[in-house]
Amino acid sequence: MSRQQQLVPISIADLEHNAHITLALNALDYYRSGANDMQTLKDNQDAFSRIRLRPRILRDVSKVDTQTTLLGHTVGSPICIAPTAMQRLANDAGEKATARAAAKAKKCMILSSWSTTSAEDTIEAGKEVPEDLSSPGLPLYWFQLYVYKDREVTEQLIRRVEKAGYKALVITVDTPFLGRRLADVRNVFKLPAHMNMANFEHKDSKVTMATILDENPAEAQAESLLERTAQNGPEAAATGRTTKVVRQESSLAAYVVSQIDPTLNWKDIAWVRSVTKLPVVVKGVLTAEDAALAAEIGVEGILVSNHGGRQLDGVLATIDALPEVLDAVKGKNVEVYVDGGVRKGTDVLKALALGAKAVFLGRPILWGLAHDGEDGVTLALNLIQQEFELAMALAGCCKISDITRNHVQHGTDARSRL
Ligand SMILES: Cc1cc2nc3c(=O)[nH]c(=O)nc-3n(C[C@H](O)[C@H](O)[C@H](O)COP(=O)(O)O)c2cc1C
Ligand SMILES: CC(C)CC(=O)C(=O)O
Repeated sequence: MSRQQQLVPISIADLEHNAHITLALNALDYYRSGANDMQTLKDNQDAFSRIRLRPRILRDVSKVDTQTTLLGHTVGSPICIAPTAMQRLANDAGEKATARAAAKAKKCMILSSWSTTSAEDTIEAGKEVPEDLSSPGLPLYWFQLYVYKDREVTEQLIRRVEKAGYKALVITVDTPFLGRRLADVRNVFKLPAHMNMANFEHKDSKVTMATILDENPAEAQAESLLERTAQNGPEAAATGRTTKVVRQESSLAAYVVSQIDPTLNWKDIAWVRSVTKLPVVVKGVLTAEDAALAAEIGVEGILVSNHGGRQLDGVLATIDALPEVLDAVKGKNVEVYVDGGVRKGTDVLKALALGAKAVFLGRPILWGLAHDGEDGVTLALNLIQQEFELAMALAGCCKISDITRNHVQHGTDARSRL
């Protein structure tokens, strides 16, 4: 059996392939896993393939413009960056690298509450990138909020991100408990000792990270596939670690139990709205019923998400849930976005054709980071951006408002118009 080769990446799939070879198993498994049987994780991507495109022809597509607005801010494209925790596991520059790549591409980035770089340092890194005046639009930073049991901790975090310049709060509502990701349990997931949840690093912070910090770094960091292959031959590399299943629950799940408030309900969303002037987006809506409640409470945005298949396994693929959410808020002043399984330019086109205002990418950004830090994230963003521009042109669309529901249908039956 030959050792797996890294590819010169020309697609998100290539970046993922490379990350599978280079990342340490502890990080790779944390990033790639879904919950339980990972049905929903798979379906997020499969569902895009079930949707077919209906291109229009002869429309002068010599110039394609992807500019759009998100909650009143102009950005270069509807392709955005979803919040993913602990980015320094992929590359030491972590969230700073992502913020700089977002700035260069004039894209929207959502920073995770559980970043390994503080909210202030992350946005500063983005602001250091010289402004590109050649086209309109600016980078945009939003902050993803986990509501802590301790509301004082939550409110302090809100004050900090308001001051730092984040333009919206994205409240994650699908994680009262952490989904069961088997690989993290097997690997006894730990955050290496030189990293931390940087938004809570102050010594007087009431947030304890004891469950996830690695007290024995030499042991817990399983090697990358490359290292495992070199040491043990391809068979050992394929099987990975086989020893030490010592816990039934991952350290991350234990952390969530200790800190995150499982009593979270609609009143808390109203509470967050009452303590900030920032617009609020709820992340994790999958049904028309909840979309209607969110609109009633007055949130500014809904992110249709199943957390990348990492929470409740067996839920609908997000692109399948999107139409009912859109229908439920029709005529209301709410922007609707989607994440989950977006890997190609045609996926972006399909999501926008169904009515999403923007799409967010989770894992592709991590694969880019793992490949080459800031340049790797830039590459990931550019690859999908170029694919999207080509898909728009081939479908006869010059600008975002040209993309309509008539550009998609379900499956191959011409009567299955969406
Ligand atoms: C490694 C990883 C960490 C994540 N961390 C967070 C997080 O801290 N907060 C959050 O709201 N969502 C988090 N998510 C979910 C993403 O925001 C997003 O919903 C999902 O990754 C989109 O699916 P995709 O990875 O297929 O693009 C995480 C996802 C991954 C893969
Ligand atoms: C540590 C986790 C709660 C962050 C997260 O949302 C995830 O891993 O999916």
